[in-house]
Amino acid sequence: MGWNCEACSYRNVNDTAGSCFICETTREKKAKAKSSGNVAIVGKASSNAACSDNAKKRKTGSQTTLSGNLVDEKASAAKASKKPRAAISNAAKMPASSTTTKVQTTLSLGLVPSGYGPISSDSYTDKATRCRKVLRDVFKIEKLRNQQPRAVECALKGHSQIIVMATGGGKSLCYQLPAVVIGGTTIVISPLIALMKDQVQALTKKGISAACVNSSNKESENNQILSAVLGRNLNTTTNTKKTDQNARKPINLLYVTPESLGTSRMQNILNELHKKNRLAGFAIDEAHCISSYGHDFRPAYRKLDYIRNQFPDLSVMALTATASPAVLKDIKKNLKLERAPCHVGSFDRPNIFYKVHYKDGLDSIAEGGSLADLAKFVKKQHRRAAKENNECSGLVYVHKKADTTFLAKELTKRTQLQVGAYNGGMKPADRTKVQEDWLSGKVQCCVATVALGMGIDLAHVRYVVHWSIPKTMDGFYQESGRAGRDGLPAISLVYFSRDDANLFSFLIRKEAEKRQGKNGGAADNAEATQRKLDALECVVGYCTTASCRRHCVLKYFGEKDTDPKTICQKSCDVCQNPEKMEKAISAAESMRALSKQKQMAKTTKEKNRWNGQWTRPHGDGDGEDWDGGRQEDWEVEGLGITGEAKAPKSIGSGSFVSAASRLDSLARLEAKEREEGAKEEYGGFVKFKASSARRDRDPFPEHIRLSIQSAIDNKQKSKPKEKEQSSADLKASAEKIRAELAEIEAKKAALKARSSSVVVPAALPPPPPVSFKQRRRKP
Ligand SMILES: Nc1ncnc2c1ncn2[C@@H]1O[C@H](COP(=O)(O)OP(=O)(O)OP(=O)(O)O)[C@@H](O)[C@H]1O
Repeated sequence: MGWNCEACSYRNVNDTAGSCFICETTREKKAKAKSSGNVAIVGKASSNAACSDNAKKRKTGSQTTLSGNLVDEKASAAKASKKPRAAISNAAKMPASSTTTKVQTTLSLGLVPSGYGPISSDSYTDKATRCRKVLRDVFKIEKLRNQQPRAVECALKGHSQIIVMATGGGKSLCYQLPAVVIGGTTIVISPLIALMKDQVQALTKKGISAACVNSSNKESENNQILSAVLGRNLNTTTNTKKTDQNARKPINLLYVTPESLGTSRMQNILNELHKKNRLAGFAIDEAHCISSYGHDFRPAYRKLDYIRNQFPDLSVMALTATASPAVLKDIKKNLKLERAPCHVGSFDRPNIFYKVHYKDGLDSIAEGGSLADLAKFVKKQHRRAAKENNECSGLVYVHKKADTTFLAKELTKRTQLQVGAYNGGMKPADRTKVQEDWLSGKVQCCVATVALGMGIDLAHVRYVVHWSIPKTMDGFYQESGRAGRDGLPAISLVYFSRDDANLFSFLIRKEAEKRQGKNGGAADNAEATQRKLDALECVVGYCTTASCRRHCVLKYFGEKDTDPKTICQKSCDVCQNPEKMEKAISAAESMRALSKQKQMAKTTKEKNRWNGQWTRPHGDGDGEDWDGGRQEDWEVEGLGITGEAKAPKSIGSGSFVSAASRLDSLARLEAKEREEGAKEEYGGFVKFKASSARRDRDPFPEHIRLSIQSAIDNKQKSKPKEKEQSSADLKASAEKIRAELAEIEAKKAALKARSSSVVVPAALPPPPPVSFKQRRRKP
């Protein structure tokens, strides 16, 4: 056990003598510098050999490629010669250590430079050669994809850049691979602790030394990590032995939150590292958090311009999957990266099938409503995956914390699958358990709030459901992007309800009102509110427009030139069957109009009742059986966000026929569709045969709509609901009644028999009447 010094190739094994760690000191038995071109040679001792080697290559004009691209070797060589990296002079002299065997293995391959070593001053050609080897031997990946080759090339040359790649595209590798090849310590700024931990775990498994400093660690743990980064003991506690042991681990990638990067302690550490020429650069993951136009704006991200000001000579890599043109502009401006190369890949996720189901329609037409539809969908995905022998996990996003537990219970009951609930309000231990169970496959489906999302990298998520609409397209793309990361087909399904949209719009305005009261800034506030409302409107548009969903997503992210016909290839519900979806949307709108009528009537009735303005005799039961919708709906309606609830005008009883016939025809169509066994690949909505009402035309004229509510009332009043019984049930209850009658008859007969056998004694004659006068006379 011990540490290889990357500079002199000496193996530091249990050696307390004043010798190489790392690297200055001379040794008696100095190992020969490794001369193989395949082996990483980093640092002072090796740099001469490497340099002469490189010089030779330069003379012969050799060029190298990372993925078939010609590389500007001259430029990088010139840069290297202009700025030779000094070898580490003040490396901490630390005793030998023990560490994990995996790290040892990777180190001994000579691929991963020690975090204590200085940053590689090799030529680009050498770095690129080593890069290919690291990719294959450490990351076990054969080929770079998407924007990766360009991004890695740029990073190896030490240039700052912005990388915008689709969810699951492989952004992490863009900074991890160069970090390993270049050596020193790369600082990765990441927004979520869970995400950092996942990444650190994955890197450690590969034998790469990584760690994260965050508030969930104990102070001593953070100290040990930072000691390891600096190569000197930062701990003030007396337990130095243990500390020293931990501090020996060299750290190649250090994950920090933007908040912790802002502390003066961390800034001092960065300055010290930089002075020692061991600070390789910065990677800002989920860079869209910088922009208030983005869906996950985080104020601490705004302060990252500090990096650019403090370390202008170091490269910065900003990475995100969800950068609309506005967000991208904001990132560039904030990080002063206007002139940096920007590698933007396509946002398209061709293996994700996009579809929308309409809650309003489902709740009115389908048996069991939208909840039953969801259960059916979930069950179907798992059944299909089992048939195809594929692994399958699913995610269902909800907005309210309480909904996670409710929906998880319902789905467990209805699907007999293991369904977990995850939300930010749970205890950290419970949350971790659910997440781990879901990642390990113990839990097949997880109902979660957006607290579970960004950066979750589970390969076989086959479906992502949004039970209520997402509030922004960026959020939608980020969350639905958890699906199909293994490249196999996956589904994104959104359950749309106009009420959800109205509720969110109401909440946005309400929040704006609150902010207004607190800190004036009226113009900013109004602008931010309008932006949020616009973002919501984009999602509503995605759901309610019968045009290619994939094209809608891509257009939002600025890919305007895509042709829906060629890009989608029928991989969204609209492109698969446009006519059907048009009708589904219009039917959902109609059904909602109907249920609004019910609600309005009830609202009016409630108002009238409380005003003491009874329009009908008390307790006539009219409309009492309407559920009145959810609490939120009432709030929204009451505050007039979606328009004042107006009292219905007189409702003609003749409208009953038209309303009932519409409902019946919808039900008939659905039944017919079921009968025909229209088995679609991705399920779907009812196949309506009704006349093709245009989307923009309201299929219910105002007078009919107003009369429908009364018609439904009358129907319900005239036909009290009876529970349908099967013939077997009826037979059983008849038998029971017969048996009871026989029993009663038997009892009656027994009583009769007993009464005839009993001799009733003759009644005693009544006593003679007593005169009150006589009684008084008695002494
Ligand atoms: N070139 C590649 N070849 C094969 N697999 C790759 C390649 N690059 C990355 N991957 C794998 O793809 C998966 C997704 O990568 P990663 O987590 O970096 O995506 P991401 O772009 O950060 O996604 P998100 O923004 O959604 O978090 C990982 O499991 C990773 O190992």
